[in-house]
Amino acid sequence: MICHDANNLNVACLRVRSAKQLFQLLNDRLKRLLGYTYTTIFLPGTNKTTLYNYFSDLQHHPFARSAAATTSSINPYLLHPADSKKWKPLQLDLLNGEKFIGRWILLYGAQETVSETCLESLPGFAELIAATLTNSIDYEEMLDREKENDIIQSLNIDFATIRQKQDLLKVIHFKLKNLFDFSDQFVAVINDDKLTLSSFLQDTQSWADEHPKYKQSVAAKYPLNDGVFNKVILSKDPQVFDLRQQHARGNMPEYFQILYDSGVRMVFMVGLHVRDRMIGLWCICQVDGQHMSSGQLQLIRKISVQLSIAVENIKANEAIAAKEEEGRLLLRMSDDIANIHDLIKRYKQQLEEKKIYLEEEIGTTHNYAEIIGNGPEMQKVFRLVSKVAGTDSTVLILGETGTGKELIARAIHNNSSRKERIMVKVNCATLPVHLVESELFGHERGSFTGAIERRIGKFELANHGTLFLDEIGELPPELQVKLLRALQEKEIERIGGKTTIKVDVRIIAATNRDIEKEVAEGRFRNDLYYRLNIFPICLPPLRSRTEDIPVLAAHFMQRFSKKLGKQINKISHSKLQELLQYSWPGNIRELEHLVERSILLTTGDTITDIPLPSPRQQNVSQPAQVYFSLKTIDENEREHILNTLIYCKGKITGEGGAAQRLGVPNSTLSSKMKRLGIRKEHFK
Ligand SMILES: Nc1ncnc2c1ncn2[C@@H]1O[C@H](COP(=O)(O)OP(=O)(O)OP(=O)(O)O)[C@@H](O)[C@H]1O
Repeated sequence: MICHDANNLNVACLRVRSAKQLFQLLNDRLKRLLGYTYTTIFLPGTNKTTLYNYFSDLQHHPFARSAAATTSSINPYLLHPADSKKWKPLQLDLLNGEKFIGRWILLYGAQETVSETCLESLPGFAELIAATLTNSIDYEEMLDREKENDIIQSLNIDFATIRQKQDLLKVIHFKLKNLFDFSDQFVAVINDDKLTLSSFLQDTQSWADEHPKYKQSVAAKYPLNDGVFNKVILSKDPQVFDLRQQHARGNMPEYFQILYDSGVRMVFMVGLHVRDRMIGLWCICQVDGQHMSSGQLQLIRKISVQLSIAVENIKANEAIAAKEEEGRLLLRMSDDIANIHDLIKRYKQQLEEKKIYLEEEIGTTHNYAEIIGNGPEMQKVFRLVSKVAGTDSTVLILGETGTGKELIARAIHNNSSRKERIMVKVNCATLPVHLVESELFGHERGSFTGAIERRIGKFELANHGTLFLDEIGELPPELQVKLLRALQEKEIERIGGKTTIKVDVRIIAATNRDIEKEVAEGRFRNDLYYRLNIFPICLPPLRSRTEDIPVLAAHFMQRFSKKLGKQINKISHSKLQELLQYSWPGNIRELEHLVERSILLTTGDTITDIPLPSPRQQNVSQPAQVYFSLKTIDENEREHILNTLIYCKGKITGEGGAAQRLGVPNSTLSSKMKRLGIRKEHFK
């Protein structure tokens, strides 16, 4: 019966192609022939010292319970103590020639007797099962290889495109994790020192990431010769580390301890090589402590080749990115340097401007002591200068050309608290209209055709000093508005500029025009006039202070004789009389030039000839325009009080009122206003 069935069995065995089919055969045909209740086959593990259940999918099988105990040793199978009373095991080694390929276990009930015939036929069946097992393993391996090839091919495509760590993590997570069902993984690379290893890529959902030493372990450098890594490096095959055993031995490296504390039980490590050069390792962790089949380990080895290339590509890409960043940084730095150069150039230019300006100024600076004038008119001017110099008040100097307006402006500046800073002069008459604005407020680069450089204006140049606006009466109307705004706001805006610049400038303005007439005729804004006319100083024409002519002539004679190296110290009486008679349309400047010319012409020590214009010429050169109207003291006083009242917006008494501004008691101002006929409607 057994023989007949054995023949049939031979045919059935030839059809077996998988563990499942073999298990069905053992559980069906053979079970009936040999009378056992349960059966299974254990195969040797990769380390050759353990066995594992070939029918590993049979979870409810009694062998599954005792599998853990069984797989730990290649020794004959032992029943679990709980089962030993119920069952009697028989076991046969399955050999392929001399080679041990597995162990066949048959479980009979403890009370059952196994027949002699059955026992005799067992070795024959074991041979048949061994041959079938070999076939089915070979077939399964073939199928595994095919599957492996498919996997490798698809991974090849994935790995080839990887350039960044997150791409690699995606492939590991979505493909490799499913394939091997691991819980944690990391990639480490060998450092440039070739002696240490550092973490390169960590699992984003690492089991260990909450461990207190995890971060520190990720950042650490590990020596390659620690007994674990060198084992991995020396072998091309994956290395298996059972952390339970390591823990039991108590000599785990710290990284294993961290993994063990976090629940990891098995670690598989494979070296990463690029053309025989070891570049790092890949580590896979399992929390359930399951072994991998030799097929799975081989697959890991194959995948490690692809992984090595991906890691090299990422490193190369990172190096390129770092180089590019370095390049960008250098580019930014060179831009910054160019900007700094530009800035230095601009500062240099500004300094140059200031220097040139100061040099010019030094050349033209006059000493206060050089202001000549003994007559009452000039004494009055000196008193006004002394009063206003120490304040920050705006001063308006009025007077015909050449009467010394600039000289007085300088005297005010030199006697003010701003004397350590410069007084900047702008001649509103000599500049082309389109340049006055830029001259006053400056411009930004490119703000108009020809503005190739940024330039600061005279307002900025005079910051904390004094700005002398000469010939203010010539200022074009559109700029009068801008000037007014600058005076009111105490801030300016460069042409083409986007921001306003605060300036602290004391203003002294001068004009030889009849500014009141200009205002009355609408050529000069009255609001600007009121802003400027806070403290007017009128310089009398030379013809109305003839008492000063001899001293002025003597002063210039002395100055030019010295300058020209001559010993001239007298002016003939007749010539002096001529000077006193002359109308002096060009005022002191004219006298100065005439004396200079005379010194050049004089050979002795006395000036006997001063080339005054002939009476005809005098008529021609006589100014057609009356520069400012001659007024009585009352008229002047009335005008001054009225201006002050307008300035004070009609406020007569109290803080900031006209009486306070004029420095008189309220009652004095009221009686003066009454006497001079000043009524509310005149100033409100
Ligand atoms: N009181 C004075 N004592 C000595 N020199 C004087 C006096 N007043 C004017 N000058 C000289 O006369 C010349 C003209 O003076 P300044 O330039 O100050 O006149 P100005 O009124 O500003 O003329 P303009 O209106 O034409 O600009 C200068 O060389 C100056 O030194």
